Amino acid sequence: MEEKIKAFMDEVKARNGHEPEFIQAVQEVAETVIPYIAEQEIYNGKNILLRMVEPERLISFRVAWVDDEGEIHVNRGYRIQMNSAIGPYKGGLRFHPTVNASILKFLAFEQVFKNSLTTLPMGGGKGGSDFDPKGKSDDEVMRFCHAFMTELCRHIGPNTDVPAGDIGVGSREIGFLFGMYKKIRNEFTGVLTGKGLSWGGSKIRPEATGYGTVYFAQNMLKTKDEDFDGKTVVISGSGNVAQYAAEKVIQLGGKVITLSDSGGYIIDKEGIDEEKLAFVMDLKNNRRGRISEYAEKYKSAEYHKGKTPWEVPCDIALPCATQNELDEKDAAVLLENGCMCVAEGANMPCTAEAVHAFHDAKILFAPGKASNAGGVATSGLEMSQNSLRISWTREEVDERLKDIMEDIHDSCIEYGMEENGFCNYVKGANIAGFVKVADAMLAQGVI
Ligand SMILES: NC(=O)C1=CN([C@@H]2O[C@H](COP(=O)(O)OP(=O)(O)OC[C@H]3O[C@@H](n4cnc5c(N)ncnc54)[C@H](O)[C@@H]3O)[C@@H](O)[C@H]2O)C=CC1
Ligand SMILES: O=C(O)CCC(=O)C(=O)O
Repeated sequence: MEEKIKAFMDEVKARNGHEPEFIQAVQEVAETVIPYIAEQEIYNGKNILLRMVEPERLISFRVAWVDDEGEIHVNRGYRIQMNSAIGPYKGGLRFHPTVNASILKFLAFEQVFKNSLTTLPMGGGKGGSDFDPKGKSDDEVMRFCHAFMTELCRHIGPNTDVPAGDIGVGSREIGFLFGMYKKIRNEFTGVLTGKGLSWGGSKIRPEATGYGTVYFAQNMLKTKDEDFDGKTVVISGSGNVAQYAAEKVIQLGGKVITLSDSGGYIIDKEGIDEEKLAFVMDLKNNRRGRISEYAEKYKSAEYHKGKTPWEVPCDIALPCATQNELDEKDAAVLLENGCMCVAEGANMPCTAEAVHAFHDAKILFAPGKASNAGGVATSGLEMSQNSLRISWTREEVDERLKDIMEDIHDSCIEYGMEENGFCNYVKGANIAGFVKVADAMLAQGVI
């Protein structure tokens, strides 16, 4: 089996050698899915995984825009249309200076499995730009988004490809992108998700990724007769996912003691309550400031510049910032401090070595493609509401989100439970996500 996985990865590396994040994501899937394929007669000789690692379409384009001083800038825009076997391409747009083809291909690849796990009919895609919204005025962001959409609009549509937000793309950016799509195509359709509530958005979509991550962790904890009540929770990030993960943990009686951004982390030993979280939401979503300001405002908090929060003792860790933010050393410290559960709110925040350490220690570990799938699942619910031209209540959407997260948890158990009673959620998520897409690809023939 080792030989088979190595031969497969050699081929992937030969074609994508300069794309480390993409190779990392494929390796993790190959290690769990190739042994499964070998046992299933129907997939033999069909080269399905090799077809899945090649994007159906990779679009790259120039985005030229003018800043407030009249200077012209050029950024690179992308859309990776990875797999459409089970539905239109679906996945977020990331605006961040680190964006490149490797990062977007890893995200698009993960998205295929994640979207399959949601049980909804969505293929996988991802896109974005190396544009940095930090420090830009609202007008500059608007001009960039409009320029980006003048090209992207040729490649997307409500039945073709439906983008959404990710790092650096929130409700402000989705509004500007939607406005330009509508103007150019002269149609009002559900071509993007994460829209404002008065123009086609779904209730609970802003909350969904963070809430969903906590619902997933709740399901995991339940298998050990545990819950969030009274638990100390360490969260990284302070953006969309981190904010709503914190909100849900607080509602469930947990004590959130950290948040972070790319500058460092804050620790508040008294706990971040709803009022303090409201301060963070205003700081990050409206004033677009730094998390260090939290420690200036609240005397109970300390700011640790240039550090990540994994050194803080906790029961549960929720990495909600970015890829590879938690490595082997961080994992060792978390384990030493008695952490019992890690659920990824971000995409691939834990390095492969960190994941192996959690598995070796047999603690509860959820990969992002399972635990953060609530965001895209609720995007799927937004698409349904747009098609039906109706709007569900907050309670209805939240109930559906909870059910979907429970279904994903059940699928992970079905495919990931080992004989010794330990659930390998990585294996479970990869195989469960693979099966649905592979079966659709088999049915559709070699295309
Ligand atoms: N927004 C969504 O619905 C979904 C987001 N995700 C993933 O969740 C993660 C966070 O995304 P959002 O909260 O939406 O983005 P956001 O733009 O709202 O927030 C990103 C957060 O990560 C922090 N961050 C960025 N780079 C960092 C670095 N190098 N070190 C430490 N912190 C850093 C930022 O300061 C910010 O707090 C990403 O991995 C994203 O792909 C996953 C599923 C859905
Ligand atoms: O809501 C969506 O379509 C995409 C969310 C996303 O980008 C993700 O799940 O990583």
